Amino acid sequence: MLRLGKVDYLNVLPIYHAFSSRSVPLEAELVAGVPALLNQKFLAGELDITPISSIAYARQPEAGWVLPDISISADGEVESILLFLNCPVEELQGKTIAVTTSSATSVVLLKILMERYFHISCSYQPLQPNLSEMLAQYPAALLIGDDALLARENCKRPYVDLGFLWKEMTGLPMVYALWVIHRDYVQSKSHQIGSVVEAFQQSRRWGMNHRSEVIREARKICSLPTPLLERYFDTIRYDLDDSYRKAVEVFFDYAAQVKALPAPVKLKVWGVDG
Ligand SMILES: C=C(O[C@@H]1C=C(C(=O)O)C=C[C@H]1O)C(=O)O
Repeated sequence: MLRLGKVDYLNVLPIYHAFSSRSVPLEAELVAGVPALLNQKFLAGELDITPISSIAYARQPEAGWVLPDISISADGEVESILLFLNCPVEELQGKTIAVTTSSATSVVLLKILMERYFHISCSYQPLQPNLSEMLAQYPAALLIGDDALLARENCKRPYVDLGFLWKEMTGLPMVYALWVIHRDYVQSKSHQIGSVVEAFQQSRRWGMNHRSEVIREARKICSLPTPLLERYFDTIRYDLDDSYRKAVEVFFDYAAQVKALPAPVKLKVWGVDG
């Protein structure tokens, strides 16, 4: 059976709720985890199709193919990729920033923004995503996903939104995660990929058309207020059209410039690039 990864955050609920409620049929064993775990499991060959951090794809593009027409993105503010601050950003020069161990893309995005937008050079210390512990030891802390949404709601600390800054700097949307198909799955089950692509298109449509059901499900998972969830699900984009594809390739170019990638990378999208 298809081993399908699922990010353990609200951001993919509008896609996966159709599968878990059986509104869109898909024979799969679901494996949920934070992005860093899915990245690792995919590269170890333990997942056939899964969302992974876009930078994790760029680090090993030979591991597989990108699923067409789907990503985890935002065009400007993203609301769940936040740098919480004990001091103004300008005072971070030469300091160490705590970064969540759950992320890969956003850690690189932070480095790009620090070097290219703020012209500040910092060190980065990976830590478990616990805001008060992070800020007790370091002047700033990066959180993503539900950790960031909950921390913003509960801790009331100053923060900057990395999606907003990326848009200020480049004018582009930011693609945080891509769904990828493992090369072993392509070799053995390529005839099944078409139906998985179709299932994801259906589930995405289902999520758009059943927004209140998705919000009800989100309320069961977390304590966030309904208006915040409504806004969040409007903010997160799942596109991977030509403009998003160009945007993620620009992100890879910057990543190479700050030495977070050995060289720039182009996407290899299933059904589009051969
Ligand atoms: C917008 C988000 O997208 C994501 C951010 C990721 C990363 O930083 O590596 C990976 C997967 C997505 O969950 C988020 O988690 O807040």
